Amino acid sequence: QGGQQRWPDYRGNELESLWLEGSAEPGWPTMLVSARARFTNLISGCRARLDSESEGAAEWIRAAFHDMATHNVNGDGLGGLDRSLLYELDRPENAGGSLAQAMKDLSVITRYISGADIIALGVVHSVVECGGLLIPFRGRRIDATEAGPKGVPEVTQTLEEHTEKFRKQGFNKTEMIELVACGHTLGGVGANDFPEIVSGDVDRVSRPRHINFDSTSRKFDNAVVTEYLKGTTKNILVVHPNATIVSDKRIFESDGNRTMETLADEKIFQTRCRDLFEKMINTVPKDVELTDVFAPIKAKVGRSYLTFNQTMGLHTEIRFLTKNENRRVTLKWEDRASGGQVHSAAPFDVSETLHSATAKQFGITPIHYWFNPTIDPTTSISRFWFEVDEGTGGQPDLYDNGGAGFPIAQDKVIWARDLSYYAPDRFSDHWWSFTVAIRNDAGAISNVSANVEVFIADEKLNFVKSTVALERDTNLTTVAGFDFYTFRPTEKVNDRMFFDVAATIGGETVTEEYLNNYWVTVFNKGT
Ligand code: HEM
Repeated sequence: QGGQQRWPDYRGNELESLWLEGSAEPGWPTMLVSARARFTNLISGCRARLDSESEGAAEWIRAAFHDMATHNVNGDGLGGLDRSLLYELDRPENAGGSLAQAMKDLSVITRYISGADIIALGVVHSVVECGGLLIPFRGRRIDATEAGPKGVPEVTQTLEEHTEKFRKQGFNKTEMIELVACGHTLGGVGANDFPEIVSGDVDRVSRPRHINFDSTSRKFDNAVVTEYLKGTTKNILVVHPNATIVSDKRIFESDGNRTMETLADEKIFQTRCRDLFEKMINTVPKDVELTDVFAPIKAKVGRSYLTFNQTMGLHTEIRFLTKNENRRVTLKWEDRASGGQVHSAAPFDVSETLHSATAKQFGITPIHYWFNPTIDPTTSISRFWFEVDEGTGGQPDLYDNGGAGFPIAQDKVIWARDLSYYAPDRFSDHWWSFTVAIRNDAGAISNVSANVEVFIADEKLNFVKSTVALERDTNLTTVAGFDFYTFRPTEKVNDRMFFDVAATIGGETVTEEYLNNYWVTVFNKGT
């Protein structure tokens, strides 16, 4: 990634935003994009879940460990952080409902972002939200499509079994102690998931009992180590009266407490946890090639596409990393038809990304400038760029994709975003309607169809793909040489979906790619 934007690179761009801002589509001021898309809200400030005493951050770190734990360094190199946990939840080694919940939280996948990358990001965000160091992040993990081998350690196993399991995952004896201490600084053991370890409390059915590993369970710190060394620990995996269950004790004291004594230095604890968690999230199947370490992109142009309502429009945005009251951002674009005439527009909205612990680590505040200018459909648009005056008196900066401008590949198939709508109504499973405008003066129009990917939020936590034909929408009369076509997804859409639209126009196939229901702004039409 290297702090440079590649264009268009949906995968790299979305992942950078998810890493830096906690959302692949940060900031767009519509209802759908708010809480659900910003998955880091769930762990903001290392908070506990509303319905239990457990923290999302702890559950996410545990989920990452359980997902990674199937790696086998000297077998076929398979397993590792690959989201195979999704298919392994019914194994005893993955006991408890909290891993299933974590997998739900960590499923903000898009067409281009894998669930495994999000699980890795879950660790990065959890540690910084809870006060630890920023773990360097690399992307491009690949999701498994089925269960992997077994490999997660269980409390009742012996030290030798544990040592062997960690060795297979790629961690030596010292690293095993460190990784367990780092993992067990947040959260604890719950009566819900492990009734054989923590007895339930009938008075607290709605908030089941949870015994934390240390007295600062919502802080990523070394209290788990110091309390163990002082003998004041309440860590149930150290002090449980049943000697088979005290797996943390067996591991912590396995080298005569040497490693634990080293970790009693908070600085060392933090750097070792950062390094070992980095190793954990980068333990991937051997064919996966990770990217370079991410750095914030200085000026980043977001998803850009033409829109059509009564006329043509351009949806685009540019993000900077610092606030500057004096900054003036101007969108410029060039005619397609009249050979180079330039137009300009000011942003209609400016939005900051608040509460990103990752951005805070860099001392930056991502800030988005949003544009949706009207474009004359007769002269249209070929490319756009941004001029930015920081108010310092010098020449404005130019963000123009290395001189070429950001190209508009085609202007014949355009999403009529503001004619598309969401209409929750109890009589219909298909609440969404999508309309597309197609230029009718470039030849006969046929084969108008959409590739649709609907995210199934309940059990599957993956996309279901289908192809749908679009019908000419005769309720909408032709505007400025554009006819309207409409489709409704065949799957029930109660979460995100992505789609491409293709049409044959005058014998040529024209495609508009990667549109998204987040951006639909019209609700309740026709109910
Ligand atoms: C021998 C190795 C390990 C054993 C036997 C073990 C066992 C357990 C058990 C029984 C729980 C309680 C889970 C619940 O109540 O839902 C737990 C929680 C947890 N474990 Fe481990 N663990 C081990 C290693 C690790 C490692 C290496 C990590 C991370 C790097 C980790 C991270 C966590 C976290 C964060 C929690 C708290 C979850 C919560 O509060 O919801 N564990 N562990």
